[in-house]
Amino acid sequence: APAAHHVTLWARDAAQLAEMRRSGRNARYLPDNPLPARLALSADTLAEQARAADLVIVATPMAGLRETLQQLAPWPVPVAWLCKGFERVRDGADAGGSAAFGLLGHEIAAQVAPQLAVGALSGPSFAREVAEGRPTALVAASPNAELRQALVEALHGPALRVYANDDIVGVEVGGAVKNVLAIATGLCDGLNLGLNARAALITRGLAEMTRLGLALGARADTFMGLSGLGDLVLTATGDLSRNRQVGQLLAAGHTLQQAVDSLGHVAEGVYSARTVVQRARLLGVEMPISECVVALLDGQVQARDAVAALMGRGPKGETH
Ligand SMILES: NC(=O)c1ccc[n+]([C@@H]2O[C@H](COP(=O)([O-])OP(=O)(O)OC[C@H]3O[C@@H](n4cnc5c(N)ncnc54)[C@H](O)[C@@H]3O)[C@@H](O)[C@H]2O)c1
Ligand SMILES: O=P(O)(O)OC[C@H](O)CO
Repeated sequence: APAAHHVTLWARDAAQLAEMRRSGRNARYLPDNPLPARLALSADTLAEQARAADLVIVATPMAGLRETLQQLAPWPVPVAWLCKGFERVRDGADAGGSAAFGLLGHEIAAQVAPQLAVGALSGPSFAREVAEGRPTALVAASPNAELRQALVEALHGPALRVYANDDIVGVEVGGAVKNVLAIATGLCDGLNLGLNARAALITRGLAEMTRLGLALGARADTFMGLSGLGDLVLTATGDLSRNRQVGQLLAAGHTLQQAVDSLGHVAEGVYSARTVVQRARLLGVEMPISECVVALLDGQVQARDAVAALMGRGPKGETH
């Protein structure tokens, strides 16, 4: 069993925290799972938490990672994040400049907290199932061996296997692109195109995810692992996925805004899709499924036309 750590849950919303303390639950996000009795809850400043901690795990969406890392930067504490995606392109970003496209977590960390030991904890893991103690396997990715080991020692246990991987580029590309592909499979299933079509999307999606990863410096075998194939299969087929739900809602005729509003939780693929395509184009990488998702999210094509565009592509060899 993992060691009995002292764990403090920090939240920026003091009212939400007070409610969690009162009810012993997180009614908004995991209403059916009582919080562990040993869990401390704190709304003190993040700096105060960082000063006292041996390890910080950040569970904000990608949109909050930069700001959170900036607050943690002065403290010599190792940090891992759970968020999966590319940072949304910032308004006013200078085309051609380094801020012209959204970044992965480790690229953000290199900009705002280069002295910290950082990593990503990723892999197929619906939060609800983890909270229920159902068997789950994760990957702890970092170029820093001590941090990988710290994450394994802190979290590996009877219900949670944690594998270490030094390929943080591959692990982060896998976590980001699978969300975009899950929108595509949600759409495919929402249109009732069949199981053959879904399997084709997953397989060809894995191919385009791997192409982007390799162009960004990842290793191919990472995409056969938990953060590649593993998380793609889970998110593309599991009905708990918010990204998959966005695709299903679009197929049912909802607008993107209606789909996003009805979730009440972040669907990172909606924000990452444009960056995925933008970075792929800059690198000369073909990502036709992601391109279709972007055209759909931007309202340039209707759901059925997106499918027709994919099926209408010319024949290709399966491998390059
Ligand atoms: N939910 C899952 O099953 C799951 C599993 C693995 C990874 N993830 C990833 O974790 C990230 C968060 O997902 P989620 O499901 O918790 O999203 P969510 O939308 O359900 O909740 C996000 C929480 O982060 C808070 N938040 C937003 N910006 C913040 C900031 N700057 N500082 C502090 N808190 C902030 C919000 O108030 C909210 O409480 C996403 O990148 C997601 O891809 C989610
Ligand atoms: O609900 P989603 O689509 O954000 O997926 C959650 C996790 O990333 C699955 O591993």
